[in-house]
Amino acid sequence: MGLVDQLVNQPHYTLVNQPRENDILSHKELFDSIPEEYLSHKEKYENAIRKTVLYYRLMQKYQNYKEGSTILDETRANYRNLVSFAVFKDYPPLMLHNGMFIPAIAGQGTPEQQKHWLKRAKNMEILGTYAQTELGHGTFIRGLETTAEYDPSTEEFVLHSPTLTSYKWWPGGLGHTVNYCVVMAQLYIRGRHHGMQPFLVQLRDEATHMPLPGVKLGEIGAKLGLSTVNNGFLAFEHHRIPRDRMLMKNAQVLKDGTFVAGPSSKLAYGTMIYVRVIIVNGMANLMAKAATIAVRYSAVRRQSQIKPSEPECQILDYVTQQHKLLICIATSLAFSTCARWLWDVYTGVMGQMESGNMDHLPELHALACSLKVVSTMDVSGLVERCRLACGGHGFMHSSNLPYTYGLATAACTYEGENTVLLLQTARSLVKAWQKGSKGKPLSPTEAYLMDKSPVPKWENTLDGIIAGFRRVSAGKVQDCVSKIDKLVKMGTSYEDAWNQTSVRLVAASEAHSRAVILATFRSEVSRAAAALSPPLSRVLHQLVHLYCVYWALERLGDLLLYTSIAERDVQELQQQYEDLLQKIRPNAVGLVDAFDLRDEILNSTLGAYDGRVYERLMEEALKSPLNAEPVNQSFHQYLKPFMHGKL
Ligand SMILES: CCCCCCCCCCCCCC(=O)SCCNC(=O)CCNC(=O)[C@H](O)C(C)(C)COP(=O)(O)OP(=O)(O)OC[C@H]1O[C@@H](n2cnc3c(N)ncnc32)[C@H](O)[C@@H]1OP(=O)(O)O
Ligand SMILES: Cc1cc2nc3c(=O)[nH]c(=O)nc-3n(C[C@H](O)[C@H](O)[C@H](O)COP(=O)(O)OP(=O)(O)OC[C@H]3O[C@@H](n4cnc5c(N)ncnc54)[C@H](O)[C@@H]3O)c2cc1C
Repeated sequence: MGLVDQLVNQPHYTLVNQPRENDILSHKELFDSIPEEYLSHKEKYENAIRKTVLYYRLMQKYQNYKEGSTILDETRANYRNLVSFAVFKDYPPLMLHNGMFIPAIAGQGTPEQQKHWLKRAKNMEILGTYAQTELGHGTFIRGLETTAEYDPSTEEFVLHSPTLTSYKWWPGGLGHTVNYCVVMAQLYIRGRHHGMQPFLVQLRDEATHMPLPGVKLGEIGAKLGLSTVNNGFLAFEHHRIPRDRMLMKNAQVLKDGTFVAGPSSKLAYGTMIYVRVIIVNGMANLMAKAATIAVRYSAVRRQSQIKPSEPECQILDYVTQQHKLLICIATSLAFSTCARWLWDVYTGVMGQMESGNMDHLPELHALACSLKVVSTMDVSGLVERCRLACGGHGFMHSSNLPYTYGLATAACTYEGENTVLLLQTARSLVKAWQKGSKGKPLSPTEAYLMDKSPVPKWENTLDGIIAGFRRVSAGKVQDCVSKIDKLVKMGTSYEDAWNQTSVRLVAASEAHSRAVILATFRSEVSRAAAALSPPLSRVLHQLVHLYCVYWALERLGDLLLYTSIAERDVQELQQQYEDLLQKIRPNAVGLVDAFDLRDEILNSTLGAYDGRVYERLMEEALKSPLNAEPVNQSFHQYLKPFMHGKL
């Protein structure tokens, strides 16, 4: 059982690094004979579709996730996500089908709609995506321009894209892959606006795959990464759909055009919360992948000598290399632990909402925003650090680190741009501060804000560091509230005061997120450690310790401002950090092995279990189409005449 599985007590899947028969990765047809980086844009897509079909059929066989299975199952999504790394260096064109289309129907559809559409979607008789963002608006969804006007005479909605900026833009798979999608559009009934609502819309003919009349579709073009996701654009020209295609679990439109509002207009945003929660675990997986590649490579690679008399050492023996990489191992565990915890919070709140209790939705929203942001921000930075830590070979696509960076950095933007989401959490923190100041109770993850005890003496312990981060967060929130109040008293509007304070608000929000992550990682590992062997428990605690000390050192300026930390404490922390690097170093390779990622999943010349780095680099180089012939025709056409002065 892998380290992560033990820690979070998840069922174990057959991903261990040994060849197996009869599992999905034993199907050689899933893999490319020519690495996908050598294909053209069109070939990449077509090849991705070839593999997609096979991959999902096999998934159905091995995971049995047809009708009846709970698709909103985080463990299942995690497994799918990991296996897809083996088949697609970028994500698959149907990423959004399971990632958002099915969750949107499950979360927004009535029981009848779910019965009909979920069955078809899970069996993959129809393929879908989630179309919300437009050319002109991604963040400000109240500003979306696509309209859905109800026509009571025919009991239909008329979908329309009135401007160029109203074109849907970005949805994964929309270009040429899906034939249905959930469209978020502004609902109008007899000229009256009823907010943004979800509609299940058929886009293409089920037999010919031609776009339906009134539907304009295409692909948005080449991107930094995710090149096989087939992100697309979509516009409607007065396109009619039946009334029962509005997903009506929350708000409803009756036949005569009566609008029945749901318990909260924010329920239409529910699919985004689900995906933000799922992303945290996705980031832990990406981090585990990059850390495994970089740590294994650093154990194989020898460069320079520490002492002149000695042979060249493994680069992992350089303390600077340990500083770059051991935090990556700890970060993956921190986010997989927090993801599991957040998933439990999510399912708990969803359960309460089913019985009409919406009290904890704001806290869930604030947590999902902040954990999505910090996980994507840290992992994209650390994946890039892993790439740099592999020197020149990390720059090769065959290392799989550039692709992995693309996957991580995309998540800083999608599902809510990171600054914008931090400001959502800040909004919650400022409200909590105002509420708490009036003596009202706060939600569990924000209650520490009201700790009015005097600043205690700094302690260089885990408890001390976590308490310090809470002080930083509370101090920053208080500063923000004071600045906003001051500006408002001077006559500035609240909104302008908010904008003028927003650099601090983002910092306060990040500080709060760090406090939550440190505390959760620490407490969840302590809870799980009781059931683990003493050596495993010890090494996990070392990783928690490393993680907390690393972030304390990273945020020294804040700690100096808001806590009683002194120069001597900082020196001691630095020493603790260096001691931890030394203690963890002998287990570094064992720890990444314990992530349990098979070679196929790593998909990397540098990270394979057998350490044959140089042989694999050469084997991959020989796959370059340029190496198929000793002399390229361009020599005769250009170079030779050029060198002979004839060109
Ligand atoms: C590694 C990957 C793994 C695999 C992943 C799976 C595959 C999937 C891949 C995915 C690929 C990518 C796919 C994609 O990218 S799909 C497109 C995703 N798009 C976005 O995420 C758009 C981001 N924008 C927004 O979410 C909203 O417009 C925001 C939030 C910015 C403002 O909105 P708005 O202007 O309307 O609101 P307000 O600021 O006036 O605030 C008003 C009130 O509402 C509350 N509020 C706001 N939001 C929520 C909420 N959600 N639940 C509950 N409450 C919420 C808020 O706290 C406030 O409360 P109060 O203070 O008044 O009490
Ligand atoms: C790879 C990828 C896949 C995607 N897939 C999908 C999909 O499947 N379906 C879908 O519907 N969408 C999808 N999207 C769109 C994605 O959700 C949006 O790009 C995202 O929500 C950000 O919106 P935006 O692009 O309009 O950025 P903008 O909002 O224009 O952001 C630009 C800048 O403005 C700043 N800004 C904007 N508003 C504020 C504010 N209120 N306060 C402070 N700063 C602000 C931002 O911080 C940022 O720096 C995808 C995007 C990417 C990159």
